[in-house]
This record gives sequence, structure tokens and C-alpha cells, in this order.
Amino acid sequence: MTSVLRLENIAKSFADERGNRQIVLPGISLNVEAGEIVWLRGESGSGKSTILNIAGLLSTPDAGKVWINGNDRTNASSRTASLVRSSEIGMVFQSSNLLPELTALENVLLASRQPMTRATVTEQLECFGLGAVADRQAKRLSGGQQQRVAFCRALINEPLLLLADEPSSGLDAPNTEAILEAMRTSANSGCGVLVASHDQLFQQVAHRQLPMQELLLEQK
Ligand SMILES: Nc1ncnc2c1ncn2[C@@H]1O[C@H](COP(=O)(O)OP(=O)(O)OP(=O)(O)O)[C@@H](O)[C@H]1O
Repeated sequence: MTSVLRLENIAKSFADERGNRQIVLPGISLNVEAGEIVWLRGESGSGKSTILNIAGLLSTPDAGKVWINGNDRTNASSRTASLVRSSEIGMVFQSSNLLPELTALENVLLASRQPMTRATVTEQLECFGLGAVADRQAKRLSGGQQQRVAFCRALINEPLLLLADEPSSGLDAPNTEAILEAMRTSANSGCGVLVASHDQLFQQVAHRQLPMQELLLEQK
């Protein structure tokens, strides 16, 4: 088994409005293997996004280690973090974070590390049922279409690790099925997937569940 993500004794706290430290992660550990879909589930405010942001090198833990594909990235500089994200990690958030003025195709093309033809990107968009709207500006797409573009963008560089934070929020059944299928396909091709959500539907695709309650209790 190959670990694509290993978080070791991760601690993180934030200052509240009165300046008091609020401990969100008291020292949690988790592992995601290549080809595995892990569902991080828990109530709102339990720390799921905090974990994904640390795993995606968007935030630094106060203590603990972050291993991505066997490399210790805990203290990666912002330049290295950005390189690792573009070459090894795909990220999808609750809101699609597309560039609104650019088309669906341009949004995906912009993220690709290798020079890609418009035809190749269109093919990828077609896999998400987006062929007909490839040349439409992101701001003119529905929420579900935008989220599918975000998945397509996250997967365009064939990442080893996919991090998805509440990716189904506000989506209808066909759009939800499209993202579940994208997760299955990525995992089948060897990508490790960590999806954070309180939505039970991820039970359908997850190989393993990690309840936040248990993670927080299991700290060493
Ligand atoms: N940048 C920040 N500054 C201060 N507090 C923060 C910050 N980020 C997160 N928190 C706090 O950390 C706690 C966990 O937040 P987090 O967003 O990780 O939870 P979550 O489980 O993802 O919630 P949701 O399901 O609602 O997205 C919350 O109490 C939140 O207020």
C-alpha cells in the first residue's frame, strides 16, 4: 500500500474574537492510501475544513507532520506548497472558486501543467457532461455545472491526492451522481481521495469512514 496523505499528530488552534485560543485539532492522525476514498464526516465546526486546508498545504499546523506521497511537506515554503498542489494534489471546495469571466474550458486549461489542446480539455469536460457548455463563461453556468467544472479542473493533472470539502452542497441528484462517479473513477486510477462532508451520500463511494468524533478522541 502507498500512502498519499499522512497527517501525524496534527494540532491547530485559532484565536477567537476575545483573543482566547480555541483548540480545533488537538493532535489528530490519519492516513489515505492510493486508490482509497476516505470520508471524513462530522458536524459543522468539528474541524473538517481545517484538516483539508492543512492537507492541501493551504494552512500550517501548530504541531505535527504532513506527509504527501511520502514526502514531509510540513514546513514547505509557499512556493513549494504551490508546486506540490499543482503537481500532486487536486482540490475541490464547497464553492467552485472558478474564475467567473473565463469559460469552463479556460478555467480547466489554466490549471493544466502540461500544454493541452482545447480538444483534449473539451474531451475531459465531456466526461463530466459539460461538452455543450465548454465555451460558456463560468458565471453563466449553474451551481452544479460549476462544481463539475471544478472537479474537472482538480483532476486535469491526474493528481495522486484529491481533497474535496463539502463538494455536494446544494447539488441536485444528477450533479451529485456526476461527482461521485468522478471520485470512483479517480480512485480506480490510483488517486487517494479525502472527502469532508456531513452528507450521508458519501457512504455509497467511501472505502472507509473517519468520524471526526473518533479522530478527536484517538489523539495520542
Ligand atoms: N481562520 C480561522 N480563524 C478562526 N477560527 C477558525 C478559522 N478557521 C476555522 N476556525 C474555527 O475552527 C473550527 C472548525 O472549523 P472548520 O471550518 O474546520 O469546521 P468544519 O467541520 O469544516 O465545519 P463546516 O462543516 O461548517 O464547514 C470552527 O469553530 C471555526 O470557527
